[in-house]
Amino acid sequence: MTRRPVPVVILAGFLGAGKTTLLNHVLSHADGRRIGVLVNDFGSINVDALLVSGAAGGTLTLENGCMCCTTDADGLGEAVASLSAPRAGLDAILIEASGIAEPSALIRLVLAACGPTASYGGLVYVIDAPALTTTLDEFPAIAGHIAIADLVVCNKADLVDDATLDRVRAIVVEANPTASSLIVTDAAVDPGLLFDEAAHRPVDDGGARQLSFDELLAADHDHDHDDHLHAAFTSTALQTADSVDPRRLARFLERPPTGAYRIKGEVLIDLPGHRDRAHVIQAVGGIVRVSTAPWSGRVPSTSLVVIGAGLDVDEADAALAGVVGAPDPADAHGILHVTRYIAEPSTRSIDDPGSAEQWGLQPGGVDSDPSADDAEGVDEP
Ligand SMILES: Nc1nc2c(ncn2[C@@H]2O[C@H](COP(=O)(O)OP(=O)(O)OP(=O)(O)O)[C@@H](O)[C@H]2O)c(=O)[nH]1
Repeated sequence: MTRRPVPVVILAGFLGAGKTTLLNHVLSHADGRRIGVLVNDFGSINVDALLVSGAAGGTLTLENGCMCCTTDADGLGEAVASLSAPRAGLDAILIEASGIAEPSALIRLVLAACGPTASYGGLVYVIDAPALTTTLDEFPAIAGHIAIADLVVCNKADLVDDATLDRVRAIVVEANPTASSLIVTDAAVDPGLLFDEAAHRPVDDGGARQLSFDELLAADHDHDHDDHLHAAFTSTALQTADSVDPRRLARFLERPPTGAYRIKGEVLIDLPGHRDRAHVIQAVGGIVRVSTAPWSGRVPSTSLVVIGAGLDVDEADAALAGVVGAPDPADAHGILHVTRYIAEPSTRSIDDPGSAEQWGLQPGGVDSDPSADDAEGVDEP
């Protein structure tokens, strides 16, 4: 029997929209499907790859910066070939793009990278619902990204009211009247929408998109990179074996350096009860979230990436260096400045969206004293 080519689905979306969250949801609800993952991050440390777990074919990382700026698809071709080879036994491949990747360039690359064992399986575009209007004001090119998606996932419904959701829906329909779209919290998307639909999606179907494959393929490969989000974005990173000081880390997250939009990574907090797990730091558009994860055989250390448009890199580097330091064991309340941001992922549906406060997501200023919080409520589970 001839083996059907393995669908390669691209997962794109602006910085911090919820791509890794979607990936992890899909992997943990794979329902017997064996899924391989390719991750391409923008910062010099591939934080997303650290945060993806459970891919059947392991998680391959595509280094050397944002994939859509790559002029040759060799690295991608090799990765797709090895994941789609019959011996890998995978049912699908998911590529998580960086938050500033140009989806049309990614589609071209994936089409070029798919040999006989793989086929392009569509573009899933994740939207940060609370941030959509401001992001579009600043980066109108995002409307063009939505326009070529096969599935638009409007995420973070828990953080917006009904009127905002209606606006988000209207923007999506205007940009892409033909794509399926979903409104979700915690990127809870049925994997069947990604893969089973992908298996039935005709590869040469230009009609399903506003921008057809022919147009994509015909587009000039030497396209003007100034149109890309990249032109506006820079990133910088801190990597050290040292611990961070929780008070200084919280201050950094709450008052990020000029131009910072996305901060992510994992840190070592060298305090009893905290050093045994990585503290995973996520800040996007001013909202801070912290979770903990096992070090999984890695040497405990600190890796933080800052990404932003108009980022003042010197200021960001100095601010990053400023968070490093041994915590004061006598400062009993210092850790609360970080653990107050720990919140369990939601199991709420969009009919019961809850509020940012209920999520513990308020980016409370450093001037407020977290030690006044209910310590049992905010400390690690
Ligand atoms: N409140 C809320 N937060 C969410 C939701 N989905 C994701 N997040 C949080 O948003 C932050 C960014 O999520 P990621 O999944 O890392 O986003 P991403 O698109 O992979 O980010 P980049 O790869 O950096 O562009 C994390 O703190 C997530 O926990 C949601 O539905 N509601």
